[in-house]
Amino acid sequence: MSVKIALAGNPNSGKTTLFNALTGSNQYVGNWPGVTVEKKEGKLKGHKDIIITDLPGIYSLSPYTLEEVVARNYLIKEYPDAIINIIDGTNIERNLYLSTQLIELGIPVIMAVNMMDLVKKNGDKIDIKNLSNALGCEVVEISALKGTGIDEVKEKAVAAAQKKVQNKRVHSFDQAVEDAIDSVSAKLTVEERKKRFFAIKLLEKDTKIAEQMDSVPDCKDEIKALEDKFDDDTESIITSERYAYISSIIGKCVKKNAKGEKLTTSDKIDKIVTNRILALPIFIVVMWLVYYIAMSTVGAWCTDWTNDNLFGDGFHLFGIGSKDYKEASGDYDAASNALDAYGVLVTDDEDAVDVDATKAAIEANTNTEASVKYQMEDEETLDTYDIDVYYSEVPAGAKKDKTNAMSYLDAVEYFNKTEMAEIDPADYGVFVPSIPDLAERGLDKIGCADWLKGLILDGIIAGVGAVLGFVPQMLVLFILLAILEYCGYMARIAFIMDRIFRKFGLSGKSFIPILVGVGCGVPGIMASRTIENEKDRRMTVMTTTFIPCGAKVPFIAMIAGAIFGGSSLVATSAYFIGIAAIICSGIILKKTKMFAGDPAPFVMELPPYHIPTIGSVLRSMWERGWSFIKKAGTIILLSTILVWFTTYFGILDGKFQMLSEDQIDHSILAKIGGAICWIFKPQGWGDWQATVASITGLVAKENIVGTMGILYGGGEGTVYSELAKAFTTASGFSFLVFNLLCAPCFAAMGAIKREMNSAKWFWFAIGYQCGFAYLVSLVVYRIAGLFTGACSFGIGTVVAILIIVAFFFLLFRPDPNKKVKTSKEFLNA
Ligand SMILES: Nc1nc2c(ncn2[C@@H]2O[C@H](COP(=O)(O)OP(=O)(O)OP(=O)(O)O)[C@@H](O)[C@H]2O)c(=O)[nH]1
Ligand SMILES: [Mg+2]
Repeated sequence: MSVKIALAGNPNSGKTTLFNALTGSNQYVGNWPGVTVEKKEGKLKGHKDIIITDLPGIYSLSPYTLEEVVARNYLIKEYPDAIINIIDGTNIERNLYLSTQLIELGIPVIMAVNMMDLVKKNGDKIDIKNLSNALGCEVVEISALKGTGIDEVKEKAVAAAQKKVQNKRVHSFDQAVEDAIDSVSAKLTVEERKKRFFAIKLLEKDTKIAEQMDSVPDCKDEIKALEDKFDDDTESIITSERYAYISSIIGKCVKKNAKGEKLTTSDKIDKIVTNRILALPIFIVVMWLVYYIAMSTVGAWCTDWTNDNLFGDGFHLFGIGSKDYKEASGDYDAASNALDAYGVLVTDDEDAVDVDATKAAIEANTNTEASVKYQMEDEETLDTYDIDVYYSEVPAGAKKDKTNAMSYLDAVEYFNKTEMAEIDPADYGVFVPSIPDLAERGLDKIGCADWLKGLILDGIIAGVGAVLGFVPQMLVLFILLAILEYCGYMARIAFIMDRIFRKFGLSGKSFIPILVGVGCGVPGIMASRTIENEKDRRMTVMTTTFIPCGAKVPFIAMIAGAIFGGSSLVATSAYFIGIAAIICSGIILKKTKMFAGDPAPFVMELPPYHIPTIGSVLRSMWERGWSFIKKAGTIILLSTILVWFTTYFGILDGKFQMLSEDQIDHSILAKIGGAICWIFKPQGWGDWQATVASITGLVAKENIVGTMGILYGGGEGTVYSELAKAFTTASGFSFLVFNLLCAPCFAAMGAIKREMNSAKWFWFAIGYQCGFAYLVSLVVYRIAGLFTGACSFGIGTVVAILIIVAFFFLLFRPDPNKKVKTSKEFLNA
């Protein structure tokens, strides 16, 4: 039979760190209390038959919260063969309270005094021998982080577990209490060694313990006798006896450095960092830095590089040759723009330059206008703008971004010299082709069928690649977050923001996910892990993706450009709408039964600051990053295949077949879009193209632009002019609001599913997001349309007004679950 050893101790004392060291596993460690919320088992390194269990941190064996119940139940139900009691050496006095109770359990206890590196640094001294005598158990000094003393604690614990040697009982309560314990013990039917613990718990009137016992003896008389004698209730009597015992131990065993009376470094840092006035500005600067590094600089470089090169056009190894290549392809583009602007460029079916026909056109050309306008298209937003192309010479003062780099005559010369030979990047330096290019070449070589090629290139690589492209950015973000976590600042952020967030029903810890969500919703949702309160966590998971993430920016820009003349107010308003949606949802949801209830007090001890170790930061980054790649990857893979299939297959001429890009309106997706687009009629944009764009947006929000590009691009004008025809300002904004607030992309939905860990909650979250988006976009269209003349007063307007009234009612009604206390009240209580 295997031997079980449990790790028990106060929150943030280093249990998981020791667990990882003992078992070689990779459980999550963080510098704030309450990281571990479930018990975790692992095998002791080198001993297959010894099972170590990491428990959530507890302050005592009288549990209040769910994870404390988990820990206590494990100890009294599973009865491990030994307990390693980890105590934080820098905070012995408080930690010993639990120790005095663990020793009563009747399980061999080995005490590991952790954080000895810090204790020594502070200059404090702990007399291990005395401590061991005073407690009646073996005591070992360790540093779980630095790895000292771990072997010793391991050996002692294994020996104790195998021999099942009981601790000597050295502590006795007041004689009257001991008599009561004896008297209750005598009535108990449990095993001999467990009797003392159960007797004390019964005397303390612990109802949860009584519920777990087969038969509960009557001990009213003992309790009454004690309460009469001490004129206090039994629980307080026993607690104060424990404290007296602990102070006697501390006096004998712990020598604080005289300097210790002064403020510690952590206290000094906190004086500034959590200062009433400075806290917020410091926080903003820190978060701005995190965001700046992860999203705009390092992270964005990495992600852009991955998207543009690895999944885009390939790259030159070490950048050698890339400058020459850029110059050459710049010349090529400028030449073809100039020729096209003067109407002499002729291309064949495959968009390659037809040399002979172009030559003839140049000779026949009579257009010698000094300059002409030429329309360009922005790659990302599909916005169009004009540039000037000059006939003979580009004037010296011409604006670079508004002028073609080559004049018509120069372009003709270029054409005659090169015959417009395509520029091949492989001719410059060492060129590494992109993954799609490589795959395409490989597939061509083996003569792969067209449909399979399409599936692999347009479906799998394009879809999964788009998501994997985010990985570098996320890894950078995870490193920074891990550093903030390990050093202890995260705990302070939650503390600082709690006062503000509590006003609308979210915990201070909800702020971090929202902030992260501006970059990408997936790490944002995952950052909600740091919220221990389950209801707050669920609500945060549900609302975090209301904020415009990086992938939503292109389609917001597209709507702004095509329908609102490029007004920057549109993009700004998207952020405000996102934040407002989070706040309003917070207020409304908190008043429902599902999210109310527990007062969810913000009780958190601020842990001392630590300098994070590189290993632990990298480990945490990799653990989160990898789980994203793995889980989101599977969901994305399936969904991209599905979307690809429904986009490129359909019934044409009575036959089910693969379609080319200009036949997409016969695709299955178009049929589905056509069948359900009535849903969005009230929103004013119920055509199948917009509906389909919203659906493909579920795969990745970047898809919206691409899909609109294909579906609105077929007509006479540009995509922008077609969009301007298809949407009014009211319906355009309604479309924007819907796609901003509705269910996020599949990757983020995958993250929601995982964090919710329940199908019911997952669907509730998705339903809430979509429903909320639907109602808000309806109101936007009906009300805005009334003012702009896009729609007239009618049933829709009445419905919109009813929605607004209901919304304000939900927002401002008194909270029906009045029991909710503020954290202050809770602490005072
Ligand atoms: N300096 C120092 N820091 C340590 C040591 N052991 C753990 N830590 C740090 O203490 C913090 C808490 O460690 P965890 O292992 O997560 O603590 P825990 O007891 O599992 O905490 P909960 O799961 O919240 O109950 C982390 O920042 C660790 O890096 C140590 O020996 N020395
Ligand atoms: Mg832990």
